[in-house]
Amino acid sequence: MSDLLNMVRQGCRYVCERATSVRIVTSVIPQYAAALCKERLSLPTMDPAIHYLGHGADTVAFFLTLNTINFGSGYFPDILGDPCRSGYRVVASALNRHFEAEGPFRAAALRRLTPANCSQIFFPGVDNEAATELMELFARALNDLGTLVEEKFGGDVTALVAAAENSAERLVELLDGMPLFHDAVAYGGIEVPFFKRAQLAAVDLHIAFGGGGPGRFDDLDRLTACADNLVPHVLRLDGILEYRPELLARIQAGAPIPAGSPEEAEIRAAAVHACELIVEELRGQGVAADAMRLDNLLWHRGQEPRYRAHPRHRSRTAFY
Ligand SMILES: Nc1nc2c(c(CN[C@H]3C=C[C@H](O)[C@@H]3O)cn2[C@@H]2O[C@H](COP(=O)(O)O)[C@@H](O)[C@H]2O)c(=O)[nH]1
Repeated sequence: MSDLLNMVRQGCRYVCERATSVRIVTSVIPQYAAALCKERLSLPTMDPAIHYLGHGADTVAFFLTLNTINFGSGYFPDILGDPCRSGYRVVASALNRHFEAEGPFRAAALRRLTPANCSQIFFPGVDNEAATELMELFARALNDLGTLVEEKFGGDVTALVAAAENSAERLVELLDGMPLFHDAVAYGGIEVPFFKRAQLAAVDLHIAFGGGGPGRFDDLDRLTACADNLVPHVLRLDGILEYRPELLARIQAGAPIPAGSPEEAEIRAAAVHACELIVEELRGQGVAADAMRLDNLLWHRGQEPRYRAHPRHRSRTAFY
C-alpha cells in the first residue's frame, strides 16, 4: 500500500518548518475557518458549459485528458495577455469543444499529437515563445498518456481508472508513472511531492460522476489541497499566508518565480499545509470538511475579480 498522500502532507509540513519566504498566520485560522460557508464546503462545483459531462467512458477520457494538460499558469499571461482570463477555462473549453465535435482522442491518437496539433486546438493564432514552449509540454504530456493507456491498459482509459480500485491514492500512483505527472520538488535535502494534477484527476472524476461509477473513490478525504498558484494567492489575500516583502515585490512586478526554487516550494507547501490546519480547525468546530473540498471552494473563490485583480506567482512548470 503506497503512502503517497501522507508523503505530501509530511513534506509540506517539513518545508513550512524551515521556510524563510512564506509564513502561515496560524492565529487567524480559527475565525477564518468559522467564516467559511459550510454548504460550499460540501458541494464541489463544476461548470457544465466547459466540461464534457454525461458521456460515460468518454467523460472519463475527458477528465484524464484534461488533467494531463491542466497546467500552464506560468505561461498564460504571455499567451492570453489578459491576467483576468482563466487559463484553465480556456484549455477546458477548447478540449470540450474538441470532444463535442470529434469525440475523445483514442490512445493511438494521443501518442501522435504534435505541438502544432495542440496549438491549433488550444491556442490557435498564438505564435510566441511561451505558446511554443507550453505546446511542446502539452504534446509530451498527451503522448505519455497515450503510451500508458495503450501499453498498460489496452487502449481503454476506463481500465486505467478501474485499476485504481476506488482508491484516489492508487490513481495518483498510476498517473505518477508518467514523468510530467511526477510533481515533486527537492527542498532541504529531501524530495517534497505535491502530485497536484494527479490528485485533481480523482477529484474531477468524483465531481463529474457524482461520486459513483468511475468517480467513486473511498479515500477522497485523504487527498491534500492541490498546490497550484491560485489557492496560495487566495490564502495570502485572505491573510492566512504572508510572503516576505522581497518575494511579494517580485510577484507583484510579474517577475517569474523559478520552478523548483525554494520560494516556489514554500508557496506551494504553505498552501497545502495551511489547508490541512484549516480542515483540522473545521473538524474541531464540528464541520465535516476535507482538503479536497476546501481546495475546490478556495479555487472557485479565486476566480472572483477581487482576487484576479492582483498578480499571483508565475512559475513555468508542467505541474500546475
Ligand atoms: N488547486 C486547484 N488548482 C486548479 C483547479 C483547477 C480546476 N479544477 C476545478 C474546476 C472545476 C472543478 O471544480 C474542478 O475541480 C485548475 N487549477 C489550476 O489553476 C490554474 C489556472 O488558474 P486560472 O488561470 O485562474 O484558470 C492552473 O494552475 C490549474 O492547474 C482546482 O480545482 N484546484
